[in-house]
Amino acid sequence: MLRAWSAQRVRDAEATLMSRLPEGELMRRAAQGLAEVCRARLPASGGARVVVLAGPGNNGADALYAAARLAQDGHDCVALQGDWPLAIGDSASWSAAGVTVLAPGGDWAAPLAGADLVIDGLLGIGGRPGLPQDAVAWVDAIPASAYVVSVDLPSGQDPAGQSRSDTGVFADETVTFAVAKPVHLLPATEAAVGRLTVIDIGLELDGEPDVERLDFADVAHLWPVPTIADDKYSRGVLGVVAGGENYTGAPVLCCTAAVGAGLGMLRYVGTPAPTALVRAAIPEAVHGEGRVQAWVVGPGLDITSRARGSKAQLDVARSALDSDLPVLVDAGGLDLVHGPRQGPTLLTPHAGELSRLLTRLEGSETTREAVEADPLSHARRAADLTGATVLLKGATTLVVPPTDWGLAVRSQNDAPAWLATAGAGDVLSGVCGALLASGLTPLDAGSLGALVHGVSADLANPGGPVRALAVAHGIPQAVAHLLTR
Ligand SMILES: NC(=O)C1=CN([C@@H]2O[C@H](COP(=O)(O)OP(=O)(O)OC[C@H]3O[C@@H](n4cnc5c(N)ncnc54)[C@H](OP(=O)(O)O)[C@@H]3O)[C@@H](O)[C@H]2O)[C@@H](O)CC1
Ligand SMILES: Nc1ncnc2c1ncn2[C@@H]1O[C@H](COP(=O)(O)OP(=O)(O)O)[C@@H](O)[C@H]1O
Ligand SMILES: [K+]
Repeated sequence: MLRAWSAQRVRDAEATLMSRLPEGELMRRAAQGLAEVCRARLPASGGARVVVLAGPGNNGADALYAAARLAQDGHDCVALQGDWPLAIGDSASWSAAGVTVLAPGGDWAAPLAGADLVIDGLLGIGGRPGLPQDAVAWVDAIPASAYVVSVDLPSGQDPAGQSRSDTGVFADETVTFAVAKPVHLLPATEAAVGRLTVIDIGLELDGEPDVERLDFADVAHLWPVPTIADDKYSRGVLGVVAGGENYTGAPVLCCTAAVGAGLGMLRYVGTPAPTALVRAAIPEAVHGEGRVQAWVVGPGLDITSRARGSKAQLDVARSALDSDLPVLVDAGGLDLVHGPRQGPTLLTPHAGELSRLLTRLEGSETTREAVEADPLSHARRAADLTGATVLLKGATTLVVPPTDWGLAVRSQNDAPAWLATAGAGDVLSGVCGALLASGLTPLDAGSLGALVHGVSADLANPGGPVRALAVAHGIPQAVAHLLTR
């Protein structure tokens, strides 16, 4: 599990450790680790051009100390200083350490154009979103051929990872210290981070982190592997209320994925057309209502439909939502959520569905664009209003429990962009529903389901396009792959 702590909690832990260490020791460790990473990306023979974007704070100092080490290897190190004093040293002292500091207003364009490696030390965890004025032009002018290493975080991005900034650095690699920070894992900022390298500086953080990411090794700990004592009922029965006369494919995708995830049994509740398709495609499914351990309500469900069978199906959807059983609510089912939930609930909207849900619950308009600009706050709002765990789908999938539970947010990024295809969400609902039926919490079911869903998309056709049905068919192999690796 990758864990991230907020800038404030890192600062607090740092203050305690620093009081026991010689002055400057933490920065020395940080700069050494940073230099080692840069060294591994540069020719050992020396002679490369390294350009430091030196900001006003300790982030800039880390970068300058690392550059001084690279200068000792024979690299040509230049630092750009803007209209601010450096946190440590001046141009004379850095020059003595082998780093040429270009004063504010100097000719920075030529050295930057020739950079092999750029060390972005503009802003770290003390940064506010956006760049210092002088640095905007530098960042624009970073040559595409240069390898960009950001110190601690890509400058300009929000350290808390909540809001997206269009003027920040996009790094090839980010070298962070002690632990990951939310900026590295959350959807608004993650794309700017590149490869993430965490350097041990002897700083430990404890307690519940702010953000977590399941990795492949976590699957074996969490996945409900059956034992010799199990039967189909003890493994979990899932009820699926999905589809209608207009949307017949969604239940096929959802149910295929759910049985593929290793359910004990699946009960399907639909209208005539999708029922015929589910009968043909998923012979394992049992039709009609019955005892279940969890429900999936909503894929392809149109609650306004007057078609044959719709009323009876809607009655089952409503009674599932009124029960104390765990429920996953997706797509059309979200229109049935009007306020706080009683039983364990996982809501699985995409950004558009979340904006509509919030608009209805709060009685004032939230746009899709607003959700996309700050996914975490909006998912959290929906979780707090409903008491449900909210899984917000996207390139990075967030799983957010209500704030007062005091749990970390999960953020999964396991899927290729090829997964952005119609029906992929229906597959996800089936996988997560199966996990709910086997007894996992909404938080574990959502994050583990998102991980397996992404891996299945990748394995279905590595490097190429995938259709949702292939992702559903690939779930059993993806689970086996993750459990036996
Ligand atoms: N904690 C640790 O464990 C360790 C931390 N270490 C390192 O320290 C770094 C944190 O250093 P830091 O506190 O000096 O903050 P940092 O981000 O360099 O600069 C803040 C300065 O920038 C300014 N400023 C901010 N936003 C701005 C904006 N948008 N536009 C313009 N200006 C802006 C801000 O101005 P002010 O807010 O005062 O107006 C202030 O002057 C951390 O990331 C890591 O690299 C390691 O060495 C050891 C272990
Ligand atoms: N750019 C992307 N990269 C990876 N996965 C994505 C991307 N965009 C969307 N996804 C995933 O694809 C699925 C789409 O779900 P959804 O929008 O509900 O589609 P549908 O309703 O058509 O099934 C979600 O699991 C989402 O996380
Ligand atoms: K930085």
